[in-house]
Amino acid sequence: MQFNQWRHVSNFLSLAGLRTERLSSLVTRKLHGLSGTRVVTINNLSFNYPKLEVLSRSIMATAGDSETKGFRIGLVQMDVTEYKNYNLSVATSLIKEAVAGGAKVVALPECFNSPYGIQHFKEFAEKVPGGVSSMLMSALAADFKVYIIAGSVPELGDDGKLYNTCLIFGPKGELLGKHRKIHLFDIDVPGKIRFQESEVLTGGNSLTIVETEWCKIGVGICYDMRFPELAQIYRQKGCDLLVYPGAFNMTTGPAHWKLLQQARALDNQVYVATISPARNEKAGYVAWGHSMVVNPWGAVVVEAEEEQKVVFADIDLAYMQQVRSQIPVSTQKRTDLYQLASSKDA
Ligand SMILES: NC(=O)CC(=O)C(=O)O
Repeated sequence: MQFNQWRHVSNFLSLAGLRTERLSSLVTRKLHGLSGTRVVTINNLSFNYPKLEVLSRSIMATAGDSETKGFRIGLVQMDVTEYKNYNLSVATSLIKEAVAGGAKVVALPECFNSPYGIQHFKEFAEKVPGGVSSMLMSALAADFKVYIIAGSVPELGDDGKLYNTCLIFGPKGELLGKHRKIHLFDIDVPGKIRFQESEVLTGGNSLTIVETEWCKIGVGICYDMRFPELAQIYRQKGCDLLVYPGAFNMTTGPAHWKLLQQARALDNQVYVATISPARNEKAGYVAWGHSMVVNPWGAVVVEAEEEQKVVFADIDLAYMQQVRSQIPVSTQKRTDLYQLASSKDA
């Protein structure tokens, strides 16, 4: 990574240390008590940024832990503009807000650093990991000691191809998984919307499951959610939460966004979380918004509207087990009549 990129990362992190206006009063008081900086070294490069450990600890105390069989997820529905640095600073600020609200897992939208549109992907593409957005997410995960499911960014692969890629970081800032959107969004609804990701992007070739101390999480990006087999395989492989950063639009959003999540959640008796960019009516592609979490019963636990907002849900694994034992479809499958198999390991 270039020195300039590190300077950017450092600047964003400083911003995280200074912006307190959105935080709860408890956390704000803690922040005011902070002083000094610490040196962080990632990949043999060092930079300074404000100490945030006190903030992290105070939040840890109020959030769920592994003994309570659950944790809080924060969905960052953010405004995405044509300015990458601005997008990264908004993401930084809202991740901090999510942590302040007790989230142990924070998830961002599809294309959080870039406008969603095939004309933008090349310009905004970066190495993943290695680019400024990945490094920033890793540093924030480490500092706040949370998992970050970093929506997606346009990735410039080592093969020179472009991908739509989500990175998942653990609480030490370690890279846990990298999901390249498997199913490219190629649709044509006459008079409404035509979108052909495959004109510039290449599809990924792997499933992505990451392990946390609470449960396994299966990751897909947006259009991936339309393919029930992927969700079923994730469930077969032990996932309890499926996370889909996504950017549905004003045609497919009202028609399918919630329905698909409820279907994936109910069929598989898992939690499903989706994270959209906030709606911007002036953008070339207008995102639907409505980031949400659906529970294993198929009920919506939380749903944002269209504007920028962090929303939270408690992932209750004991409740999930109750649903599974009350309606035990997973043990009632007629595998003598049908079976679903993945052709590749996650
Ligand atoms: N943007 C997508 O990948 C998918 C989408 O908008 C849809 O399926 O509808």
